Amino acid sequence: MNRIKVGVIGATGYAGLEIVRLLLSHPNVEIAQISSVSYEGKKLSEIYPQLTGIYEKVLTNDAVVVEESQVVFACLPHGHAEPIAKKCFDQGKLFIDMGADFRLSKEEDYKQWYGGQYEEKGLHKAAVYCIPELHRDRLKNAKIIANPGCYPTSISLGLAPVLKAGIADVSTIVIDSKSGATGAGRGLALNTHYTECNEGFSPYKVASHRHTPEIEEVLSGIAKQEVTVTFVPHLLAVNRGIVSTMYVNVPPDATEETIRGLYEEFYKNERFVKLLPAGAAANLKNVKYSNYCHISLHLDNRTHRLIVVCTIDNMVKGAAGQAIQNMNIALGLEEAAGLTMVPPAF
Ligand SMILES: NC(=O)C1=CN([C@@H]2O[C@H](COP(=O)(O)OP(=O)(O)OC[C@H]3O[C@@H](n4cnc5c(N)ncnc54)[C@H](OP(=O)(O)O)[C@@H]3O)[C@@H](O)[C@H]2O)C=CC1
Ligand SMILES: CC(=O)N[C@@H](CCC(=O)OP(=O)(O)O)C(=O)O
Repeated sequence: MNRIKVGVIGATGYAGLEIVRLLLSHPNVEIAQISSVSYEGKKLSEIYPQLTGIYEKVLTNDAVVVEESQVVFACLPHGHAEPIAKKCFDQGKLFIDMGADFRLSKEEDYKQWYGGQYEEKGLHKAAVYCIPELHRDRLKNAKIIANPGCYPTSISLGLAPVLKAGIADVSTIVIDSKSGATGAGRGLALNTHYTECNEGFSPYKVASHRHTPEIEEVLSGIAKQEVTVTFVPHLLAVNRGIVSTMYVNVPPDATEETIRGLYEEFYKNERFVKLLPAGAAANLKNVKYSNYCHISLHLDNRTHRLIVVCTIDNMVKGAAGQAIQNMNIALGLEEAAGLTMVPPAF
């Protein structure tokens, strides 16, 4: 069988590099072209020497990537995806955006939280936002896929079963998330400088992070009512991983056993979501370098508050792995193709 030709725009960034790394082990695709603005003409292995002798492809430009690929991943900061999406759409190619340009259905939310506007409104109508475990049916005939944010992925997977069951008091949701430093990308930023974050631990963008409207849109869709949340992210001085801890009130007669039953039922056919046994707590080290998501459930019987802990690798299930999962479904490939790696213990 001919391999599908895939291109990666922005391959020198963390998300782009992770897509390349995963695609190199994918059984059904070949990487046709990769691009960079800053390093065009250089090999990706010159920037990332771990690829030496394994992958020696020369970086080209965006136009060549689009021209020679059937599927295009854009791994750029937000605000850059529309023109590339348009070219791909007009040529009938599958476009997958790693950034936020197609994630929010309401343009006013995008304006408010990202400070831009939708120039190509038709493209936004055609775009499909997809966390596969929650929205996979949307991918039938999709030509533009908005890959979800890393925090919203961990939070939505953690809360979906209890919201769908209608037993959560949606006015009480508090979310406390921690992300490894790769979440901030490769660009230089003071807060991810080694001496600034090592040995430290602090929240940032408290109740003002731009993932808030995305989280609320996904949760409202599942709960079938408007959900607002308090969301506080923290920077954790590790390379990879997200731990999201969600607090939500449930009725006094709800038991941990009943709630566990809801989660088991909801995720019974999902390969990548694992519900941990009673008493265990999810730990980011157990999902690193993999597409798995671990969920642990804890009911505080004194306060009738359900506490859900959800961990993912921000670079894999929170970015590149989920994008490949979405691509696989959209192309009719095996959903887990290229994503079956087992998490290492350390
Ligand atoms: N890191 C993560 O955990 C996640 C990231 N994402 C999203 O993926 C996208 C890429 O993120 P990430 O890889 O982390 O970011 P990086 O900063 O690591 O990489 C972005 C890359 O885009 C390229 N680029 C092209 N044009 C510009 C420009 N005008 N300004 C800056 N960079 C430009 C740069 O490469 P060059 O100069 O070589 O072209 C750069 O390396 C973002 O939209 C991000 O929000 C989504 C989920 C998780
Ligand atoms: C630690 C850290 O800085 N994390 C990033 C996560 C955002 C991200 O990665 O981008 P997406 O919106 O595409 O998911 C942040 O808080 O901005």
